[in-house]
Amino acid sequence: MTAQVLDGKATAAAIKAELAERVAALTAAGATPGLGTVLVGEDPGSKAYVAGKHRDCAEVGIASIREDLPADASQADIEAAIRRLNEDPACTGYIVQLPLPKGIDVNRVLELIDPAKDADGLHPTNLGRLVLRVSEPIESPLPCTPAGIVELVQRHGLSLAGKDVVVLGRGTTVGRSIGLLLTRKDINATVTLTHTGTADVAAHLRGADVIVAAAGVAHVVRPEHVKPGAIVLDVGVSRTVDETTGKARLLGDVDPAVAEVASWISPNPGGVGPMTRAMLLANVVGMAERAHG
Ligand SMILES: Nc1nc2c(c(=O)[nH]1)N[C@@H](CN(C=O)c1ccc(C(=O)N[C@@H](CCC(=O)O)C(=O)O)cc1)CN2
Repeated sequence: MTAQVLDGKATAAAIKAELAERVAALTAAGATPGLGTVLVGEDPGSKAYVAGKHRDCAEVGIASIREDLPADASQADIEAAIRRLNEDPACTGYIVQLPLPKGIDVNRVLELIDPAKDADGLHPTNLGRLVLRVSEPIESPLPCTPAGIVELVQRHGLSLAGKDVVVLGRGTTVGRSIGLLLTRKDINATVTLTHTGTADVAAHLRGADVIVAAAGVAHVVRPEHVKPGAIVLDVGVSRTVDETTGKARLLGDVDPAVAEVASWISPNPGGVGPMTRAMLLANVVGMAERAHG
């Protein structure tokens, strides 16, 4: 068996085209949405992701606001940037690019974001709404990668209802929150979160109908871990340098040989990453529409 591809690049392009129409309507009504970003330091991955977010904004007509701070920015410097964006009427929503440099209290930073401007859906108020609302529609922003995974799967005609989903990794942007989304009644999956303290990760993976690999460990999910016919979403990224060419290389959490066992697989790059960016734009557009009534 060779798995079919969950094409995040094409799906994100279709979503961005839909969003561009909604942004045009907002702009015609004098309510152009604006996305802000807070980037601290020079991490090449974070810089590339933030640049990509602003490229996406330009593509769909969303205004861009940047707060770029040096690597030695203090907690107070970052909090001042947060306050500026909270108060900026041109900023519909914004994100703080993660990870932040060592020594910064990331939870304190996330908690200072105005929940009404939390474009990443990572503020405790918005995560709390996801906890409380198991079947009611959710108007608040959703965490972008989990929302992108749901959208990617559904737009390929697949359902997660009744499926056993095993998530690898308990990070802030994916692992901690994805179960809240996938166990809502409109999605109805059963979710197991595995992490570095799990006794037998491989046993969980082998039983999974769906694997969400978000550990950030290159090729950690191998064919022998995957049940034939499973759906595999490759989220984690490791940056390495190719020893022969000297060029930077991105490696996902999933060994490419898994494609011989799975029924569907998201490539990495080209899978969940572009969907994360598309869902960020969707959050901002949704926030602008709600604010505009
Ligand atoms: N505040 C946040 N920080 C981080 C998040 C997040 O959702 N919010 N997630 C990741 C990084 N991330 C978004 O910020 C992100 C990761 C990957 C991609 C992406 O499009 N990747 C491309 C490849 C890009 C490349 O060549 O470098 C792909 O998969 O095709 C977008 C966004 C951690 N931080």
